[in-house]
Amino acid sequence: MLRAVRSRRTRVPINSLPAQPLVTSDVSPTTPLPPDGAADALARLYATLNDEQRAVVDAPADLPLQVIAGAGTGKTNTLVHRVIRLIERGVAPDAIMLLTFSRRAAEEMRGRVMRLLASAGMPEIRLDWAGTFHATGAQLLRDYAGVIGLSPNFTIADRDDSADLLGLLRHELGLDETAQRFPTRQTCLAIYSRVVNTGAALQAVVAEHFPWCAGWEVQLKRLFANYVAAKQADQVLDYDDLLLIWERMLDVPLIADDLRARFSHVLVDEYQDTNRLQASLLFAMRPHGQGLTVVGDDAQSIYAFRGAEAANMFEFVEQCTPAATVLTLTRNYRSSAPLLAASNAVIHEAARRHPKTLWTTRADGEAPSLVSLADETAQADYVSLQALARREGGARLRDQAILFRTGTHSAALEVALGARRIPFRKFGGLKFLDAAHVRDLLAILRFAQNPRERVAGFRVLQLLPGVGAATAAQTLAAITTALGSAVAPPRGFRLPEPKRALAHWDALADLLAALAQPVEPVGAQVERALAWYEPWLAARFDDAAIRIEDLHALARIAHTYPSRERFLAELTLDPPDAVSDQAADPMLDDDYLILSTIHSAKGREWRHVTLLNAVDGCLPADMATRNASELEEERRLLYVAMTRARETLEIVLPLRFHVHQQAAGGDRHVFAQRTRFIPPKLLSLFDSRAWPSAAPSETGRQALAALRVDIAAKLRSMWD
Ligand SMILES: Nc1ncnc2c1ncn2[C@@H]1O[C@H](COP(=O)(O)OP(=O)(O)OP(=O)(O)O)[C@@H](O)[C@H]1O
Repeated sequence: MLRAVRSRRTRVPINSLPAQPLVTSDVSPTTPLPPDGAADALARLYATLNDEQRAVVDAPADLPLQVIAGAGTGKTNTLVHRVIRLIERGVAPDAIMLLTFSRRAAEEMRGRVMRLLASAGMPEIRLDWAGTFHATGAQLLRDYAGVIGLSPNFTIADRDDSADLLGLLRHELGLDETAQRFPTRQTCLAIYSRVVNTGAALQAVVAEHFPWCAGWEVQLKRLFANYVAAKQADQVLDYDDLLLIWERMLDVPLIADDLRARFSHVLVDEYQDTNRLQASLLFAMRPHGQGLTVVGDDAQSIYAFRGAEAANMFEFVEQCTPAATVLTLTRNYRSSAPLLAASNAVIHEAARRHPKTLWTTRADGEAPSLVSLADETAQADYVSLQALARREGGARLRDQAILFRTGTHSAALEVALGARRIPFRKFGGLKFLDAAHVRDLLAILRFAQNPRERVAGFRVLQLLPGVGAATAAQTLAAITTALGSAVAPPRGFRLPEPKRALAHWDALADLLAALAQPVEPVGAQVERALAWYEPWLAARFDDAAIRIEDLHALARIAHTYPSRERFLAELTLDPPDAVSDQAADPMLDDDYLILSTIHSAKGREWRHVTLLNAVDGCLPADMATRNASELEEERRLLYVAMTRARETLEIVLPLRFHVHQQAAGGDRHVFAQRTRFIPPKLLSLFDSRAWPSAAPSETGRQALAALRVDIAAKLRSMWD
């Protein structure tokens, strides 16, 4: 059986496998039926769903199903109950694959399924196959590594690592010395990734999305060929490989049969943000869409710039045989009626969409406001004062989110918040894992796991005093030679000494040897690496004391993972935005305002939401107005932002923008227009006002002159 092959982790040529389709599951394909009493408890849980949600839960499990789930209509809840229903019907939890957009969503759904089943008295289950596409791909590839000739110790390169490798190869090919400027390594990666994810030809991708790179196609092709070869030699996979190799595995009939037998049901959340490759993977996993459920909202598709295909949502039904059933969720539980009316009106202007109008029984609430003010400085003042006022009114800071189209839009606000000592956390800006010290520590673990990985190796070796790029390169070459064809460093393996004796070398070699085949859990491994790294940290950074806290947080996160492979894969694929993302930590329950890009706000909700810079040029962004489909995506971004609010929504319009790049003290500015996505005919759904409000009227002044208030009596009455 393949499972046996997998667990031995030895390579078996594909043609030596038995000819019969393989059934891998060594667990019973079904779980025991619910014990007495559990059925009643499950029925009570089911009764909390509305009719539309129940229709989704009850739809035939083996037939293709598409759910069009409007914003705030409870798709998480509904998917969770559909999973529970499958388990209740006897499907084994490890035959269910649940694919989500973020690790946070996967964890939430997994946790909810387990908690609800436990509360119904069902035996404890694990939902091991709930994760993002990429994390699930990594998990599968490790399972089948032996079969497909991949080292089970492969490491995953994140986008920065991949760009670094392309940079290295670009240099080796002499492309950085050309008379005309060759595309940067980030652009090269973006081109490569788009080709791989969309299945389009290189020529077409360059012409349509990177026209300034036209003429370089031949060189780019050579660069990409070298990139693929280098990754294979280093046993490194990039994000795209995780999906590509998964797809190629499905071309091998024996593996495809095995995968299809293992996973009888695949459920996909946020289908509107999947790309071509992901859609074709799903149909390869579940041919004709049998046992496939996809949930999404075309109105919230905001990732086309990364190759997502909103068209997947429109084409799903015909791609299935029999054609998929389509069910819609329209009852919104999140927002008050006036907020929903305005959001509905904004999205109704969209060119192409699945028809649906969201409704709510929450008739209360204020209309969203459009607040005009002078400029970004005024905006920063207004927003910080409002946050404080709401806090005075009883709302915690973390019930309030300030959203913006691009990370830089919050710059003035961040300064204003700092000056007023209002704590905030920013999501979608600098990520936790982008921090140099966190990358250093993770590089140690990755290098220990896969000593062929040059990008991680480069980073680690250069931590040692006196080691520069040249010495690091020599050392890495020596390591690769010494490893020969071994897939992992054998027990007792020590890295070869670099030619020149290095101070501190032995301590690093000992650490890597200990981590190469560890006996301790991954949390302890992080602590061991940290003990070695701490002195270098102190030498490298002035603010080492703060950074060390991040690394302790990293160790705490590591303690929650069953293996190092899983820890490294998931953190590389879907890093937490900030340490505070690990909300379980009671040490971190202080109050702070949320600042977030709209993209990072996806799937979340807050009582009070403020949207900054709702003007043309910012939303839609300047760079996204080249064609109709880009503009439509910008409209959906506004819709996503608006539908995050539960109670109040403020949309702020600074009227003047300072022009950047002018001499110090320059006062050139441009006047901005309200975003085109709120045209005059929609204004009646908003409460428009200016800040500061206009000067008081003559009548108001006269009333004030006649007014006499006994403040002293009011103060005394406080103690009556
Ligand atoms: N049947 C229900 N009864 C009461 N509340 C519900 C029900 N279903 C969902 N909710 C609530 O509705 C809110 C929105 O749910 P959820 O976050 O799952 O929405 P969503 O469909 O994922 O939204 P979006 O796509 O906008 O992120 C949550 O606060 C959830 O608790």
